[in-house]
Amino acid sequence: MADDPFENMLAQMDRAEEYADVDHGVFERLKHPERTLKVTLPVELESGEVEVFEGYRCQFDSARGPFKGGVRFHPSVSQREVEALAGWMTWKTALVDLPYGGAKGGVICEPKELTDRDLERLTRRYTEGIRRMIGPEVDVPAPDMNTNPQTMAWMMDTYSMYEGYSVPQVVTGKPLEIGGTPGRVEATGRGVSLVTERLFEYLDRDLTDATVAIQGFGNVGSNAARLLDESGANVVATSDVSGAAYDPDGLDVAALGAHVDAGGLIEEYVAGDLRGSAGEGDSRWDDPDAITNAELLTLDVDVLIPAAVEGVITADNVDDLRASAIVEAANGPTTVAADKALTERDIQVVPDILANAGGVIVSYLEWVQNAQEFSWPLETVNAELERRIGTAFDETIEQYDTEGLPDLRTAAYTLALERTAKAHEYRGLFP
Ligand SMILES: NC(=O)c1ccc[n+]([C@@H]2O[C@H](COP(=O)([O-])OP(=O)(O)OC[C@H]3O[C@@H](n4cnc5c(N)ncnc54)[C@H](O)[C@@H]3O)[C@@H](O)[C@H]2O)c1
Repeated sequence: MADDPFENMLAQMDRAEEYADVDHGVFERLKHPERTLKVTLPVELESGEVEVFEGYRCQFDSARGPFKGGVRFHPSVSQREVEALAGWMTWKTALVDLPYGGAKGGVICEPKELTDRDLERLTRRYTEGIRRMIGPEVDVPAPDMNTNPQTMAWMMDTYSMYEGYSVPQVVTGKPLEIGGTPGRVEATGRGVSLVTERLFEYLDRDLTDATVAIQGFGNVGSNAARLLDESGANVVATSDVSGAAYDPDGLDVAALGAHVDAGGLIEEYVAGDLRGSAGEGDSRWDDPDAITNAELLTLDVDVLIPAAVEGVITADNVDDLRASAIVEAANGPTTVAADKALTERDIQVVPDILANAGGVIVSYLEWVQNAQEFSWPLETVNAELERRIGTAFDETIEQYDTEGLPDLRTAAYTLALERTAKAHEYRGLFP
């Protein structure tokens, strides 16, 4: 990763301070996480070996409500990264006006090297480690990179075992059978697709046949690809850790999705080694070229969607970028230096705290349903997601246009910082 993500987040705040109506003292307070817990996690692996993992939970700010944020399993997890991600969650929940603060968790591990049993043990041990600081009204984890509904089920079960009764509201992103909501799995990708459509409307451009490159074909990237494909856009490139697939005529998103769902890598797809429903004997209509992740970022496309890790658009590659718009599905994909260069080049960037907010919006809807002990149909969830992310998009655009701000990120940050600062001012300083 190019830059320290926490420094990156602070620099984004500093860029917005000039325009935000926030008392400087409160602003300084907002730069510090409330607390971060570091936990040591010894786990006996299926191989019989004991491995000691390290995990974190950062609770950044709770002025607007309970802490909320995902849990990431990845080798690059660090305390600074978790704290940056918890800060971004705080600005995101404020921007989309959810009654939450921001948090994030992470465990340093390489999930590909762990068996399902190992992952279950690690998840349960991590949940035990942070159990005293989470809870339905305190801090509500959710999935992030390399964690999924099964991970949330293990977290919910571990927490519930200690409480002595079932506590579904302690996490969101659960399987439907234990209190999950329809629409959560694809919510972030759906939000990315919705804001891309809104951006094109705002720019008075046609999304039909617009070319799209998506870095990362996991939960967020694959769902965004499918939904953008359905709305007529032309997804020409996507990638995973193994490399990228590029077809200027458009990828067969459904065949690629089936291949990846069946456990296949993109480099195998490009090589023609299909799996899943698009397996041997099946066909696909594209014949993509193999390109690198770095090449994907500099393709001449209408929209670039980074949907993998942070810090991929940097001072080193920003001058080579040829996309005319960027929708940040990943958290923190653009460094501050690169961001300034994009603003100077008039390339519209929909910032992460808006573009990927669909996940936390539907997590909130899941939490509300759990509290009501009631469940909503998919149509209700999707309509509420569209209404909420659409409102946040319109408010960001209005702020950008009426306040004459340099870019959409500054507009989004001024709104989020002002809302969080107001909550602090009303609540006052304890004691
Ligand atoms: N899942 C959510 O609901 C959610 C919500 C908001 C934001 N996000 C953010 O979206 C991003 C992706 O999350 P996800 O849930 O889709 O994760 P995921 O684990 O499902 O998928 C990640 C994808 O990125 C690829 N990848 C990983 N490291 C890479 C690298 N160094 N270079 C290129 N590709 C790489 C993986 O192969 C995979 O295709 C993260 O930044 C996450 O914080 C996720």
